[in-house]
Amino acid sequence: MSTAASSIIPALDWQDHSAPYEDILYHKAEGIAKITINRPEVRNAFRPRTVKELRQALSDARFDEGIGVIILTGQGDLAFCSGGDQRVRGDSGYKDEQGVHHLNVLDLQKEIRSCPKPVIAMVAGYAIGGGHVLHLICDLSIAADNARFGQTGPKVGSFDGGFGASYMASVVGQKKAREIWFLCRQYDAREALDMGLVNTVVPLAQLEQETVAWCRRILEHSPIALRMLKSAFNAGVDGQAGIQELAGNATMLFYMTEEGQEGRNAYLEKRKPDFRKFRRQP
Ligand SMILES: CC(C)(COP(=O)(O)OP(=O)(O)OC[C@H]1O[C@@H](n2cnc3c(N)ncnc32)[C@H](O)[C@@H]1OP(=O)(O)O)[C@@H](O)C(=O)NCCC(=O)NCCSC(=O)CCC(=O)c1ccccc1C(=O)O
Repeated sequence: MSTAASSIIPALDWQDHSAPYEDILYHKAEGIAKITINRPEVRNAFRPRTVKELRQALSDARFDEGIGVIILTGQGDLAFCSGGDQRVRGDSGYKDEQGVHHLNVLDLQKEIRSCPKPVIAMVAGYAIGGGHVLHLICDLSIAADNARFGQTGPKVGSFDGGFGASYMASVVGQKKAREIWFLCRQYDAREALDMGLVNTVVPLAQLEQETVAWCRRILEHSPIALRMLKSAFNAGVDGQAGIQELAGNATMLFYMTEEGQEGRNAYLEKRKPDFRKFRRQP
């Protein structure tokens, strides 16, 4: 397992849950899960195994009732993530150990968006290519002052026409999104802040402390309100899938009411449901 020295001051006494993983680190503390891409020798580029493990950890954090907010980050000071590992790029995707070609980062993107808990990108160093898209689709991005952002797709024969294009345009505007993709320039943390790509910029050493402070603030708030807001923000951009997510939350809330439960109880008790006792809200 690779690790890189970091000047980022740890903010919590993290419990280590990394044992089953090879490409990532996974920690939990005080209701916060931290998922770290741990391939600093390639600037935290992802291969299919990395994405598989990220999806497993994200799912664990989602289903852990003790977790209210999730941090996604990269190991070390130099990179959040440099996108797909070009060394294992085959002719139709990224090759796994069995030789199967994947674009499984697209599944991870969808899972971050549909995760009912806030996901925060904690970005030190480069967030480039598919790594830039990963920070983009997180709910919030906290950047260190050494962070650098950009897409490289048209330079390396790739593009993300999904969230990487449409959601980016909704964040930074159509003109800026086209500039980012067409010119493949890099932007420093201040430029990223100015165009609304990140929420705040802090000195590198304070990156985790600031991120944890944002997490703690979020943890004080109503989980259902946060869940509803996340799906409401997604709904406008994500089409039918976004509406499904928002509607799913409405159904969950309905199941939690006496009125919803009357239907289930009547069925199980083999009687007619009595919905007359419930108020008809104006
Ligand atoms: C990130 C850099 C700007 C960092 O530069 P620097 O600090 O000078 O370090 P280097 O010396 O360049 O790199 C150190 C070391 O790491 C290796 N490395 C870095 N990035 C990668 C990578 N992505 N893959 C493989 N290896 C990498 C580098 O070769 C060095 O190793 P040595 O052995 O020492 O030579 C700079 O490194 C850089 O520009 N990297 C490449 C960025 C890039 O082009 N990434 C790929 C973009 S395409 C992509 O991510 C596709 C993603 C995807 O799966 C997808 C699929 C379907 C739809 C959409 C997408 C999507 O785009 O998301």
